[in-house]
Amino acid sequence: MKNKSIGIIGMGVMGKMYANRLSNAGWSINASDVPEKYEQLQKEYSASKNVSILPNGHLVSRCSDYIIYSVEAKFINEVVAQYGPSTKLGAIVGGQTSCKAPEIAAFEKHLPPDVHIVSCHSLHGPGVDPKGQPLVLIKHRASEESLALVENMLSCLQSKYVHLTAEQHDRITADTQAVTHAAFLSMGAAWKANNQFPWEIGRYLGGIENVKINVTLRIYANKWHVYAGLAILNPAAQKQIKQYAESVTELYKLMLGGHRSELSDRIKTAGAAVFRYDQDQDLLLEDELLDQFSLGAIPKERVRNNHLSLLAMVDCWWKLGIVPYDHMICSTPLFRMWLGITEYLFRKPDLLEEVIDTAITDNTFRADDLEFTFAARDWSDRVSLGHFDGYRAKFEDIQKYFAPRFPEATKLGNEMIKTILERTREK
Ligand SMILES: NC(=O)C1=CN([C@@H]2O[C@H](COP(=O)(O)OP(=O)(O)OC[C@H]3O[C@@H](n4cnc5c(N)ncnc54)[C@H](OP(=O)(O)O)[C@@H]3O)[C@@H](O)[C@H]2O)C=CC1
Ligand SMILES: O=C(O)C(=O)Cc1ccc(O)cc1
Repeated sequence: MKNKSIGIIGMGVMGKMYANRLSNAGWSINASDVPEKYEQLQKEYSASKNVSILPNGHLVSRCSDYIIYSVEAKFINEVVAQYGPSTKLGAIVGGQTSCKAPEIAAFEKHLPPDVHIVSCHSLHGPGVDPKGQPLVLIKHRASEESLALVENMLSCLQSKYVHLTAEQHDRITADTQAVTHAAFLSMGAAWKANNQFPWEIGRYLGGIENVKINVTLRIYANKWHVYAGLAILNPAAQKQIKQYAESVTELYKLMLGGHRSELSDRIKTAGAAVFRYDQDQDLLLEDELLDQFSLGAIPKERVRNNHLSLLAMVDCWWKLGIVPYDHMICSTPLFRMWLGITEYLFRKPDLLEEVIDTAITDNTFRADDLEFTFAARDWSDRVSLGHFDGYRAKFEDIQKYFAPRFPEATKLGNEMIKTILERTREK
């Protein structure tokens, strides 16, 4: 079987992760990136006997049996238009982009009819061990033999295959990824707007606050186009992000107006709709686990917070009829952590009461929540308008603000993800 070869077009962080792991498993890899990176890539892979760096995607396409496009989602149409017609007769083509509608449309438009299409999507970033993580496979236009060959090639990742259609993939990832990112992106925007580094402020340290900080920094340490692509190009994502912003705004108004019983009823109705399963089951995340991963010194006594971001998430799921546990088979590490901390709050009745009380009586959060509300709406507007440049400008501005802490936060975030993933189970 290993006389078959794998082509990778786009040797960024995901393309390299695939090239490294597949070549170590004995597959021969043909890879290319943009011409400016050719020499550097050749140097980088000069000692790797299974990886050939080629000058462009035409050369990769004409000699490989399974070709994976691992480029920015917003370029997928033009890159497939360029190299797709050079695909080897009878080969299989797939893509690693996070939103499948534009990718599949590009394949249908530009690939010769004899070419099979089996797409993929590893539901984790390049720094996470793929073992046991979901890997979506989409047999869009292919024989069983072609699917079996792709499964065989990718089996060295030791991920869990999830077979979906492109439409199912986009609907589920809108629920799991896009809206999760919107929440963390908004936290970062709000902290920056208030000129805060949350790890320097007592109320943002310990327990679920650690997850908020570490995940936010992890997202901002990544490339803007990953988040922009999966939000802007996925129509289902725009709807989710808009509902999240509306939930944030409406709950914030109830808090500002001091409408305790309306706020409490709404939160509890939403919680009852989302957290319906057996109450005896263990929580996804526990205190001792969460306290381990702090960027600052945890105060002796936990400081109250109204957790607007988490309340709004559950409100949003409720309004859209989403039960997040249904998506666990197709979840990313960040989604599991996000669900873990919302569950933590909603399944501790005393904590939920404290949060509602804080929301009504404690004015010290108003400024943070105001900026968080603006941020959620602004991200939603940028996504709905489909402005990649507007998205990029905001993302990179906030990225610059947090950049000095990225090395430390990434290290801590990796440890946190590793530990949490070992402990979290599927529901
Ligand atoms: N990062 C992540 O956590 C994950 C990302 N993904 C998806 O995987 C894809 C790749 O992402 P990622 O690796 O993070 O991004 P990177 O930006 O690291 O990699 C993309 C690479 O493709 C290159 N490229 C652009 N045009 C061409 C071309 N015509 N020919 C060859 N190469 C080209 C880019 O060059 P240049 O920089 O010059 O444009 C860049 O080196 C994206 O669609 C992303 O959404 C999926 C799962 C996880
Ligand atoms: O876990 C997350 O949500 C991430 O941020 C990493 C990521 C980004 C893009 C993908 O298509 C898949 C995973």
